[in-house]
Amino acid sequence: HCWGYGPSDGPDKWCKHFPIANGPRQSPINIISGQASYDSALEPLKLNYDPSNSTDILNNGHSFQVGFVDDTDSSTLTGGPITGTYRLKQFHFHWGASDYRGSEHSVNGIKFPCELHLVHWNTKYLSFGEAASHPDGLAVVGVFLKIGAANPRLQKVLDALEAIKSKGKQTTFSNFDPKTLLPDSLDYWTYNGSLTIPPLLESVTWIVLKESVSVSITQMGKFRSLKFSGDGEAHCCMQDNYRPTQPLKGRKVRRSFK
Ligand SMILES: NS(=O)(=O)c1nc2c(F)c(F)c(F)c(F)c2s1
Ligand SMILES: [Zn+2]
Repeated sequence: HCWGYGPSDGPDKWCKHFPIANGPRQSPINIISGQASYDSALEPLKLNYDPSNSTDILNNGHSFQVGFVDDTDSSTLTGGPITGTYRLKQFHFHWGASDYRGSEHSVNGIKFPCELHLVHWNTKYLSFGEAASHPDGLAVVGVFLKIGAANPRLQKVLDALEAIKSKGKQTTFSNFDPKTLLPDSLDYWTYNGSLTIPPLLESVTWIVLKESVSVSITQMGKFRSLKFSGDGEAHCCMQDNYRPTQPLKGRKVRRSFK
């Protein structure tokens, strides 16, 4: 199924091929901080990443992602709201055409210009694909990027974008520690949700960090210099690749911090 973020194939049309788009635990959501209840049983997040596990960076036609080898427990997420061990599979971003939109989650109605997703899968299942079809199969850590000083931690990723401008382009990307992209505080909100791109599977424990990291206007320009389109196709800037917020449908959002 060909889907995208345009007027004819965008988020409002996804329900045609993926009826779960109107399901009971869809993502992203607007996080209303005053309605998130503190849960003292929530453990601190434990992120242990091995930089040697990073392999490649790929323009997949709807974002770009940095892939990790996930055949051992060398880059894992434990603690937090989850039980067991989840392995890092990839990280990617969503961003806007303007600095006033681009994130998928919002906080009290505020959108950020960009949002980072670190995608992990539950090792009680045999693979990412298998895990993605179970309600406790995936855990995605979301980090907001806020306009400010240039973020030196982003530079290696942004410099690699030159080589993957159009859909399907891929290049090696080694020795990168995604932990360097995280803010100082690992305080988080958490709720049960879904993938935010088709197939929109309702298998994600979302862990959205309260603290944002900085990105400069110039660095945002680098994200927007990517193309949705492949070589030889009409140029279509990769921007506004975010899904609007979805109804909470009675779900509870918990917070790890007082
Ligand atoms: N934006 S997201 O929810 O983190 C997210 N969605 C998807 C998805 F739909 C996929 F098919 C997939 F292979 C992924 F790795 C992700 S990762
Ligand atoms: Zn995402």
